[in-house]
Amino acid sequence: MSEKDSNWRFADDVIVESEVILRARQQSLELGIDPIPPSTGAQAAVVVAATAAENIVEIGTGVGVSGLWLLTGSPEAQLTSIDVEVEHQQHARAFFTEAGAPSNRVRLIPGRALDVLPRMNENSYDIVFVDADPQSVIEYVEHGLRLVRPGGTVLVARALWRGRVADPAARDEIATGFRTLITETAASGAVISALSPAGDGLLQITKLTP
Ligand SMILES: C[S@@+](CC[C@H](N)C(=O)[O-])C[C@H]1O[C@@H](n2cnc3c(N)ncnc32)[C@H](O)[C@@H]1O
Repeated sequence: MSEKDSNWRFADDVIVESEVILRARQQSLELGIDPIPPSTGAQAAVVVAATAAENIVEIGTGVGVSGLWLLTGSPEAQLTSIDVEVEHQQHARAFFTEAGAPSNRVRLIPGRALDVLPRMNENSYDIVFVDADPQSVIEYVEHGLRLVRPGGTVLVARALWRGRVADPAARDEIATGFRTLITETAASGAVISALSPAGDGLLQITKLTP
């Protein structure tokens, strides 16, 4: 194993997940859903805690692993989570309840994210976490930047997409989309961004201007 691979493995292995997150992770894998790795979850929770986030949007509920991590950073926050699969959200609801997050603080919206997001209020959220279908990631970030307040942050999971984003020979739609997103946000004066290689990459984009 290379030095970098062992660093990556250590960054995931060193994190101790709660019993509920471990069970949600197991359930995700049984349903064929890929949950965010522990290092991504912990990093997202730190951003949530550092910004004292009160209102969070998640695109891609899955069975709740990422939502549980987001609420770890700010247990009193309001989480609004969107997923096209009702069955995923039913499992997620059970895990949120088990974790002590009441239903009035976790709003699960079933539907295609691109149908739901335009109906949400701009400048109203502290964090938008993106982890749904990667083909639409640029549109999700555009919506996310509209929804967060100035100083709010859009977090994009899997931004290194299975190692393909860093491979200049990879020209598929998903790799190209993430690459474009990373370079354009780095060059934009309207945001400040950083790409963490933890997990499969976490792109953090903080909105500077209204
Ligand atoms: C990788 S999984 C999310 C995993 C979750 N974030 C976690 O860490 O546990 C992606 C999720 O996005 C949902 N999804 C896919 N396309 C979507 C769409 N167009 N709108 C909303 N959700 C979508 C899938 O049903 C799936 O639950």
